Amino acid sequence: MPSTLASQDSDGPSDQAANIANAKARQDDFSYSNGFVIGLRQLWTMLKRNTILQIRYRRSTIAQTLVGPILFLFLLWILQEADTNVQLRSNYHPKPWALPGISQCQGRTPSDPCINIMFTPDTPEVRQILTALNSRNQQREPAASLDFEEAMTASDLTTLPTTTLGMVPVPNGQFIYDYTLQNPNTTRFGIEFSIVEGPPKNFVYQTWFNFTNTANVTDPFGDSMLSLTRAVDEAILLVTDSSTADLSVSLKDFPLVPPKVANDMVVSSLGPMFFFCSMMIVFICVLNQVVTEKELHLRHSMQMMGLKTIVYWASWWLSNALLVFVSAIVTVGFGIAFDFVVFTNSNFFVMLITFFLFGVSMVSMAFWITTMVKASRTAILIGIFLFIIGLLFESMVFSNSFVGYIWYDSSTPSVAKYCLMFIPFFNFGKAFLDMSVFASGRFDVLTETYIPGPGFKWGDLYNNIPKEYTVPYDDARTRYPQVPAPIESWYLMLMNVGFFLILTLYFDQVVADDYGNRRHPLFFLDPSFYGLHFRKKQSTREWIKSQVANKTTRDAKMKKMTRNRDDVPVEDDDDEDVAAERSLALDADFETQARICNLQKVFQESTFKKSPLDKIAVKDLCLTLQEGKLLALLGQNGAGKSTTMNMLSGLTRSTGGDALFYGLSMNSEMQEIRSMMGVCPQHDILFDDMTAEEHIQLYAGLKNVPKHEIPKLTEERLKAVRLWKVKDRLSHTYSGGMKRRLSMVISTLGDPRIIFLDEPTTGMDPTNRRHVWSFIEKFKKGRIIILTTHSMEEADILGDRICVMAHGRLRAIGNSIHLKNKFGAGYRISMMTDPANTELVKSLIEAKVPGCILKDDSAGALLYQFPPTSMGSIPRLVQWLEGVDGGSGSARATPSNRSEQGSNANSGRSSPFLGASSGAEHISQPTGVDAETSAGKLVHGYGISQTSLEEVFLKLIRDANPDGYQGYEVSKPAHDEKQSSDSQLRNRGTGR
Ligand SMILES: Nc1ncnc2c1ncn2[C@@H]1O[C@H](COP(=O)(O)OP(=O)(O)OP(=O)(O)O)[C@@H](O)[C@H]1O
Repeated sequence: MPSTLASQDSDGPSDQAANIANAKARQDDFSYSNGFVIGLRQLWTMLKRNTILQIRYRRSTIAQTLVGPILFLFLLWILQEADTNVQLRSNYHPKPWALPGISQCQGRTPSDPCINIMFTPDTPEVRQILTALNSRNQQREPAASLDFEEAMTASDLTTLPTTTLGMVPVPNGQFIYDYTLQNPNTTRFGIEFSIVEGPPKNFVYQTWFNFTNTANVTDPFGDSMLSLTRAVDEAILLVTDSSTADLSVSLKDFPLVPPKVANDMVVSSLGPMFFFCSMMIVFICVLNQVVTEKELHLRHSMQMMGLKTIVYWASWWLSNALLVFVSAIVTVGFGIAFDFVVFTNSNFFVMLITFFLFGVSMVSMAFWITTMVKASRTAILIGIFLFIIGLLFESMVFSNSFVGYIWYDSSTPSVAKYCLMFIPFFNFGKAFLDMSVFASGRFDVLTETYIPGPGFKWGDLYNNIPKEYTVPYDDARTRYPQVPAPIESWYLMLMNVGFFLILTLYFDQVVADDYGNRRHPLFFLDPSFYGLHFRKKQSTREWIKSQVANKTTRDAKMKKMTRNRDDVPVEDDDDEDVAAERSLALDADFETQARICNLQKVFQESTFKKSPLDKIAVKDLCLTLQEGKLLALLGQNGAGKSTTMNMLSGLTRSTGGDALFYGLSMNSEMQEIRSMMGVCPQHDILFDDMTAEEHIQLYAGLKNVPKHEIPKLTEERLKAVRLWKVKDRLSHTYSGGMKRRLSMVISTLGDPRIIFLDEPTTGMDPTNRRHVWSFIEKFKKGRIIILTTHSMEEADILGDRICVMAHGRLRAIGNSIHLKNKFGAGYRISMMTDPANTELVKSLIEAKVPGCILKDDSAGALLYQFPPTSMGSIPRLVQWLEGVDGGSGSARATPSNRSEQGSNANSGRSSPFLGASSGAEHISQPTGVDAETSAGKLVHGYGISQTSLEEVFLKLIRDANPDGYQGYEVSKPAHDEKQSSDSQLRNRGTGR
């Protein structure tokens, strides 16, 4: 694989091909050869992650799948039971006064067959009494014969009489109870005799009447009950000797029929509302989960590591669909367990699918809402608001079937119907209503009775709802068109799923994210969105040309905008190194693996209007980047480092310019670049409830690292940053430094070729920092690494090239030595002498090193600064200091202690001072040095240090802020440390 773009930069035939081949080869290194396969791998990885999180957030998962459904079913059951007790007295026996004529049997309708009298026991004596009763009771039932019928058996309990029956012997009183319970309104009277032989012979009997609905009305059965008992009494007296007989009678109601035998009123009418509430738990959890992930930038982090947008949504959708499925099973299962007729009398799978479709349509709607919300609190508030609205809607619309079906009234405006189609809970309410009218039954206005439903079978999905089920009044039925078949509610819920998912994907692109990224509203018309690139790929030369042309246009526009305005700052000219770097970046013949050209980011104050005073975070940045070379970006807070990193990593869109990585354009081929990229963002983006090992597995999966390599990779990387021992601990238990190390390691997964490290060692202790440094140092081979830091030591040690940014512009570039030499103040020497010799020493030093500046003179402690111009004299001075006995306490700088001093001294890389002092040819021999003026006599000790990178940095920042130095807090402690080391030296020397 070519390591440079040398051959590509000619406009020759190999130009573009080599570029692409290079990029392709890079991608193939990571097995990113097939987008679809990668997508599937990512989906699997994300599903595993979601499952881990759902297990860790078990309270929310249990609430969604178990507690919610069971709680609301239980509440329904309580209401149902309460309602049963109320309903017991009123509903289930007929109200005969509402009928055209009272039937002889008080049957279901006047013409329905029924049983006139049930009696027990079937003995000759009882039959004798009843025969007498019949003979004396003819006038009550002129139309019916009260003949004895065939005895009923227990198996007859469940059957309705098919013909009108006279007097039916039954096995016992319990039979009368059970039969009338199972078959309400089929029996007029029951009589149970219990004859105790005398004397006196005791005739005890109990009569059963249908006494329901007698509370507040004139009881039409009171008379017949009295006439029956009188007739029975007379019949007994007829068949026995009245002087030796005792009669006692007790009266009883037929058993009160529990409403569920006929109807499930509460569940039918309140079901849509309660199941909506249960589903809202899922809805609000989804809102919270997805928005929190966005708010904490977890999603961005995964996207920067190559996660595809479609995979992200698909994984959440599938995970939630699974939860919804479990929730649907629990709902239907417990609905059956609670013995709700709508559940027990409907096809199990119809119920299950209906609840599942309702759940996934609500989840899809929640997804759509998450695309418009940035804060999880707002998301929850929106969820609660929708909850209240939905609750009101469901309670109003589905409180009874008539209102529920009113939407099919021809007088309901079509627009209302079409709007309702897009509300998942309306479609669910309709489906549930359809099932309950079939399963539970309906109220018949004519007879004022509830008619049990036939049950909801699979086939009923396809049939239109019978009109008598939907509208109780005949006249209204004519106004209603046919109510659609229940299956239509399924179709509508499926449509809702598709509709909201499409909206989700669309809004996700066009609504600006936290970084201000958004696509054009018509982005889907651009073929490149679908990965189709019809335009010829530009060669590097063409690409550079277009960048230059764009900048010219941009500058012209800016000039026009700022004409006649003196409040717009005028930019300084580039430093010569910066200018040279710009030329290199714009030179197509220069070989490099990556280049940044005229990169710009403007944060607009107003979304709609550009202003010359908009915040320019990065301005016309030009850089070249090479493999194996780490570029350290330095800059004060707000200099534009993170914005630069964010643009290069695709987190933020640039507002001008572009970057080319291995021939791939940052603006148009970011997805491909991401496959070769690793990012350690400024703030740790970790899943609180995942362990270090799970993080590595997640990101390695997203990066398509071969499965078998992941365990070894995990061990190796976690050991390298000393996290192996805590690999099983959840990340929220880590210290700041541990989190940083984990973030760092994540950025190196998938063997990335380009790595962005944004302040990777912030918050780490010195030992771990050094571990991370050596890890980066080893890892940078063959990779492009850009690192931002506020640690000068870090930049000095790691940076092969160091850039200093201020106000979004590049101010200086070069290696550490170059910058120190160019911008540094030279060297400092501190020495100790007797106060009496101070003046002599001063004159000697000033003679040896012309131009040196005395910075401090107190009690024999001298501090001199030698500007870069006096570099040549320093060896002579050192010779003088070293040529004689340096005296006790000599504090010579050595490579080792210099490197330990960090930014306070040379880094130990290749100090020009050391080079000079070790090269004999540069050292002038001391001349005219006599014993009186030898350093051994005069100087007790000395220390020497080169200008630190920090001083260079401070100088550059000061220069970039001519109106006043803007505080740079990080520098302070290091500076103080330096001063204290100088004073320590003085103290040692003087013994004070
Ligand atoms: N989303 C934004 N909207 C408006 N201005 C922004 C936005 N993000 C950054 N800026 C501004 O852009 C400038 C550069 O910010 P950036 O975060 O890149 O600085 P930095 O060099 O990374 O600082 P630090 O060292 O503090 O991380 C700052 O003035 C900042 O206020």
